[in-house]
Amino acid sequence: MDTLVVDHPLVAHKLTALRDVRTDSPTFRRLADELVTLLAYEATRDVRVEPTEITTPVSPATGVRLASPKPLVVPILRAGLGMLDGMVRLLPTAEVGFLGMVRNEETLQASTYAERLPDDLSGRQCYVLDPMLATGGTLAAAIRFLVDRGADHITAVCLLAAPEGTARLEHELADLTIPVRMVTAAMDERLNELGYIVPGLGDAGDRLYGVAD
Ligand SMILES: O=P(O)(O)OC[C@H]1O[C@H](OP(=O)(O)OP(=O)(O)O)[C@H](O)[C@@H]1O
Ligand SMILES: O=c1cc[nH]c(=O)[nH]1
Ligand SMILES: [Mg+2]
Repeated sequence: MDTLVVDHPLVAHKLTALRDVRTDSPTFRRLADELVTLLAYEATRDVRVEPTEITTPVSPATGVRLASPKPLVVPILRAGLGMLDGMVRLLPTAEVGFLGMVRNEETLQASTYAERLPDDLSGRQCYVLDPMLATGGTLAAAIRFLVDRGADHITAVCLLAAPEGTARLEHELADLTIPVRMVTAAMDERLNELGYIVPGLGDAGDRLYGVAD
């Protein structure tokens, strides 16, 4: 897996405000949205394009447009939904599929409770959105799911990643022959005993949408 930690002062500035425990939900949602758009610029660096002929006011010209089949953006519910608008702002013609996954907070095992994706992802570039790469169980299962459907290029976009989760992805996805990338705003220090990223930002879903159950 190819990992990119985006090194940019605006990314660091927005991430710092996002981490702050005093940041309220509306501000957290806006910052997450802005941060994703900055990450999306890097995450889509290898999006497939094809040549197209246009005419400028001055002369004919050859440019590019997004190639077919269109990319598929997959937010992982719930927290990944807070990244969707920021991503499709840069990829407005992308299709969107959904994966609902939740981590059991005692066992830290991820399970899937909803799936709405095309049956056949052959030849598709997929962008998986999940703010937190903690133990890596959720993202490893999501990526495996997309590969089993035929995806041939996968980029995960995460606001934060932990070294433990990144190492797990490297290990569990080592057999894949397709390109897999992970783009994040920061590689944090570690996981704590509860499986939370340190220093992290807390529970991303709760901070976006309010406390669950
Ligand atoms: O790397 P992992 O250890 O698997 O943890 C990361 C997952 O945990 C959080 O989701 P959560 O289960 O809290 O669901 P939510 O988005 O509905 O809050 C987060 O949004 C990731 O999907
Ligand atoms: O730190 C963490 C770990 C998992 N899920 C979160 O929302 N935050
Ligand atoms: Mg959560």
